[in-house]
Amino acid sequence: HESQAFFGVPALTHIRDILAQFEAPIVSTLVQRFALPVKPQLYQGHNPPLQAYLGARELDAILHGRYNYGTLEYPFTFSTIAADRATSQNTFPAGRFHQDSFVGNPNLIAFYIQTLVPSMNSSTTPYFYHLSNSTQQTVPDPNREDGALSLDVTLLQLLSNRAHVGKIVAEAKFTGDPVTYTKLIKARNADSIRMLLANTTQEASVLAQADTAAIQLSNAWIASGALVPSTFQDTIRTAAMKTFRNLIDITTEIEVQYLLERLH
Ligand SMILES: O=C(O)C(=O)C[C@]1(C(=O)O)C=C[C@@H](O)C=C1
Repeated sequence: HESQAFFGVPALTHIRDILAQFEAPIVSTLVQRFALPVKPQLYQGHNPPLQAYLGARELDAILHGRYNYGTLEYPFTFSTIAADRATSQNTFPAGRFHQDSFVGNPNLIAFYIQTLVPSMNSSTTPYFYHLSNSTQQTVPDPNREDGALSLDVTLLQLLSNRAHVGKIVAEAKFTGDPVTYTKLIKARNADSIRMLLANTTQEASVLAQADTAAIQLSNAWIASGALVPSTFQDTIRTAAMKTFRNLIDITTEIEVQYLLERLH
């Protein structure tokens, strides 16, 4: 593991621009996914087909270095984290990324399967067309559900990368007030750390931007002739709101956990 690389984090205003870059791709993928039917069996059970599909895709991603140190991408089906430890050679001064052991992906998967998947429509007409009718089977075969599962994976990876940018949000905030944060970290005071991190004005702006993206991108589908139900835009706006509300909460949790391990 290449933790000997030293990564300085950008300023908070720059990181918020980085976070904003995720909104259109996330909502755009949400629109694509919601335009396909849902087969609940792909997401049910102890080891659902989605999990197996993710595992195969992530094995490939590991080989491509997608989860290397400092990428802020973390797999759902493998544990790859070696947490940093301060040494006399590297004391991790404020402003330097410090890898902690927390991954928010279990929270994301739970939200995806328990909240987002049930709000997808099973009677939507699929836009993939197979002469074999393989997209219309009643019993799904994950090998034939590549279209839907592939969008699930893309969406989960975007959500995950966005949430783990929380690690550098936390470092930027730590750098802004090391004395206060150090005191709270030493006291293991997670609640006060969470309160100090929260910025409701910023949250409102993230949610408003996500709603704008939901309106614009669903409009674009309708205006370009997609055969979607008249409820499509409302469905997308509701899904986008739930998604970003949850994403902010998971991002915040990743920030809190990062800080709790910051002095290791
Ligand atoms: O921008 C920040 O200050 C963040 O901590 C990020 C974020 C977000 O997820 O967008 C999370 C928590 C804050 O309450 C506001 C926004």
